[in-house]
Amino acid sequence: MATGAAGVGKVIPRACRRASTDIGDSPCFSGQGSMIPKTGAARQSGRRACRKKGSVVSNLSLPKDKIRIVLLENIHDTAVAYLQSRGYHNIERLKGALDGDALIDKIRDAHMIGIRSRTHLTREVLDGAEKLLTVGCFCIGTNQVDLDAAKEKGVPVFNAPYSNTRSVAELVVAEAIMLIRGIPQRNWGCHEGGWDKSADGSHEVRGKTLGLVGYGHIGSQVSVLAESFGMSVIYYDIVEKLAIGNARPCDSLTALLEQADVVSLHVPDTPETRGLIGANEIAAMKQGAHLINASRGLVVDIDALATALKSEKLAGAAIDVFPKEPASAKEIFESPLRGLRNVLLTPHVGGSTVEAQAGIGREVAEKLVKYSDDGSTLGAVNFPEVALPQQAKVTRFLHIHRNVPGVMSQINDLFSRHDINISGQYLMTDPQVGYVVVDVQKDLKAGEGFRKALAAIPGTLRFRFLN
Ligand SMILES: NC(=O)c1ccc[n+]([C@@H]2O[C@H](COP(=O)([O-])OP(=O)(O)OC[C@H]3O[C@@H](n4cnc5c(N)ncnc54)[C@H](O)[C@@H]3O)[C@@H](O)[C@H]2O)c1
Ligand SMILES: O=C(O)[C@H](O)COP(=O)(O)O
Repeated sequence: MATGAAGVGKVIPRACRRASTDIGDSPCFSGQGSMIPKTGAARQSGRRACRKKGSVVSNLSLPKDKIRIVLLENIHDTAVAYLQSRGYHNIERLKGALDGDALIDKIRDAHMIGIRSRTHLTREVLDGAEKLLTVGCFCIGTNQVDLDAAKEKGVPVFNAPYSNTRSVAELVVAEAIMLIRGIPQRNWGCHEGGWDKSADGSHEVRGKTLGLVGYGHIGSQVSVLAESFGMSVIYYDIVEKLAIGNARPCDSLTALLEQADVVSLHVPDTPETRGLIGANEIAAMKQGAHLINASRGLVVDIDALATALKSEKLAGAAIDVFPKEPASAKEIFESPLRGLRNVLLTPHVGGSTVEAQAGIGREVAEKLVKYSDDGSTLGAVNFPEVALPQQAKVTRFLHIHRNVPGVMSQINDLFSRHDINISGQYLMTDPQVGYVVVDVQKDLKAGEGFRKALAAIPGTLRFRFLN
């Protein structure tokens, strides 16, 4: 079975279309809102499920005001403004995150969901959202979403990979300076009426070594800013990265930990990074070094960190992310780091600046609208990426299917048997899912019966069309 694809957004030549089994097996298309969601059982029996829900296919594309959008976690006004400017007015906004049944109830009828880092879209939660078309993470991290479950349901997930990078980088450099200068302790002292006007334990960052674990967007930005303060930057990444400025790569995490005066973490939350910094890694760090974590809470063993700070193995830490974070301002924040004088604690605000949030709101809203309006999955984090021209003067069929042998040939065969001329076809697959978009000149033959047949092809996960 081929899993390859025509290049992103490329028109597949007609000859290839006719021989589509050679291209890959399961591309799908859908049009605005006219979807056929499937349950687990339905996935195993595509044909039966599609037929059962066939009446949905006969609906015309959903008008935009029927597309229900739920935005959680205080997503910025720019998102709403953009959605509205593109005709999407059926928007519900919530200030906080939801979980459990409250979340399932809230998104049961939603076609689009917008979240940040605190809303967990598990498989179970996604199973309850039968009408779901797409998810927008208005942040960088996407570990809060079961991306595989979303893909299996034919739901692309989008995020904002850069919009808060600079905000995090600025905070980290500021924290490095504060820690090396011993400011957290002096701040506490003054608040208590003390006056510790000594240079003890207070240093310049100039000439100190900053060790960056993860040299991606944020790590490399921190590198640039830290060098401008005269710091010497080293980094460790599992992928070979271009060193910026005078930064130097380390061969191993241990090598980095042994040299750095400040270690700052900039890795995603993955099975490999969970517990990346535990008691052994802290033991490998220099006596009196500092740790900064603005990545994800589970990357650091927080109890081991608390022990190291109390024993003064580490001189200080700045922590923005925690293994367990309150879902809203109403919950009490609990952590073994509370009350430690040499620690800067912030409530996961690395990316929370007005500039970043405004940029993210617009960026992710644009991706959601593009997917809804045209079917483009460019920038999706869990899905074959298909870049598409604007849908105009054509009927566009969007078919998402399991990548199993025969789906593409059945799709193309159907167009051929109905004598419908294809004016453009766009296909991208990954090992699990295929996404194919077919444009045809407006054609009466591509009516309800045809759409039902497309949706009934075994392996179909979602189907919609844009008229
Ligand atoms: N505190 C906040 O508010 C905030 C804001 C934005 C992002 N973040 C977090 O920061 C993380 C990093 O963001 P980014 O934009 O730089 O991501 P990125 O994907 O650009 O960079 C991550 C880097 O980590 C590397 N990496 C992965 N596993 C590794 C490992 N085991 N050891 C060493 N390196 C490893 C990757 O190769 C990559 O270069 C995000 O995943 C997100 O969780 C937090
Ligand atoms: O992943 C991110 O971008 C950060 O962790 C920020 O998350 P937030 O939007 O919940 O502040």
